[in-house]
Amino acid sequence: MISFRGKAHQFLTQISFYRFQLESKRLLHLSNRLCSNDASFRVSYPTRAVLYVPGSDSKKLTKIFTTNADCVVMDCEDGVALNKKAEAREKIRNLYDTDERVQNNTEGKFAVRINPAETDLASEDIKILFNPKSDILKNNSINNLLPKCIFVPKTSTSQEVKWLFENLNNQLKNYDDLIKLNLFFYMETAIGLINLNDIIKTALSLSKDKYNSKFNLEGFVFGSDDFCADIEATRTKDAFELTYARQKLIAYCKGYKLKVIDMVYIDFKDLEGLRVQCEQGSRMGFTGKQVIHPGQVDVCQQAFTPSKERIDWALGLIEAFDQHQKSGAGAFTYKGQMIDMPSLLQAKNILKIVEKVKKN
Ligand SMILES: CC(=O)SCCNC(=O)CCNC(=O)[C@H](O)C(C)(C)COP(=O)(O)OP(=O)(O)OC[C@H]1O[C@@H](n2cnc3c(N)ncnc32)[C@H](O)[C@@H]1OP(=O)(O)O
Ligand SMILES: O=CC(=O)O
Ligand SMILES: [Mg+2]
Repeated sequence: MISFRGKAHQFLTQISFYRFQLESKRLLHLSNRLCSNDASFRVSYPTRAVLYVPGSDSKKLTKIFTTNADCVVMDCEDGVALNKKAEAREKIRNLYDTDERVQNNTEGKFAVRINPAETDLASEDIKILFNPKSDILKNNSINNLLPKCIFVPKTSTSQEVKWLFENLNNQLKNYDDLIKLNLFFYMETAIGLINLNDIIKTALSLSKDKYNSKFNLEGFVFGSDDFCADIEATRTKDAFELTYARQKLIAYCKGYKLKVIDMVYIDFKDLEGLRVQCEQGSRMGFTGKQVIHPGQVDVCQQAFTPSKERIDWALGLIEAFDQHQKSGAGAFTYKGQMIDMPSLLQAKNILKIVEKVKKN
């Protein structure tokens, strides 16, 4: 039996919930208005949880349709044994040839990871994965039958970028109507970290000037495990040995407006440890994280989605900023803190993520 005090409390909670909903709607409308004219508010698809599925494993491949990971990477590289590489390529190719769910996805949900550029394995990957069967091609658009996004591991020099673009371009030269191929490179060697700026600039300029924007550099992935092996570090739970590499990669990617995907958490049964590392990565500025098991997806997505409190904070701040600008104040106090233009930009970043997630 609920007491009068209890009922009154319930009633007040209900009222404040409705008030919150109304307030949120009003503020969301305001933020849409504020952000819709903003050129920096470009929103692409989300990459909070990027799930690897070994391309040679038929059973796991069936799971790509049941996971709600933002991006599924069908792997031909390190998740596949050397004697199963051919099988992996064939199985992935078969999905693009036959499955409408894979064919109809327009952005990067179903991606592939090829082997490192300048290797025979990568040449073979490109040859098979980007070669739809001719009888299927007769009745289908080429854009439905090719991977829309590829992940390119161990990218250490700009020479590898040139090799990759040349190979892809050769393979695709007969398809004039090809729209665009999104690319993620991996930073996972010490030399790759040293050459990062050169790699990014080469990829951006080659794509634009030589290949007519056919290839779109979407972002980078931090291959922490290979990186640890390369610098001869020992992996620790709090990943302090990777701090410099993670921060450098974030700064370069954000400098060029690219996505940046954080390290794998290989202890896949430890969801609490995963949560801590996801939240750390999210606070550092990563766009998302690699996951290796479907059980990791929810924790990861939650950490890379702004909480209700953060969204409220951002919406309220944007409204307050708008009002203070009109009254001529560039700096003001909001919830006890000094707010000026950088805080507005941070608030808009939060809404950008919300927009991306809504697009999914
Ligand atoms: C450093 C890097 O390069 S990371 C990228 C390369 N590595 C990988 O791709 C590894 C991907 N992950 C895996 O292969 C697996 O998750 C493993 C080997 C770690 C563990 O696999 P399992 O022992 O099968 O795990 P578990 O028994 O908990 O799996 C539960 C279910 O999820 C499925 N599953 C597990 N991992 C995956 C996955 N990555 N993708 C799709 N389904 C999966 C299993 O097939 C199983 O299905 P079932 O319930 O129908 O039998
Ligand atoms: O490819 C991923 C890694 O951690 O290495
Ligand atoms: Mg790796």
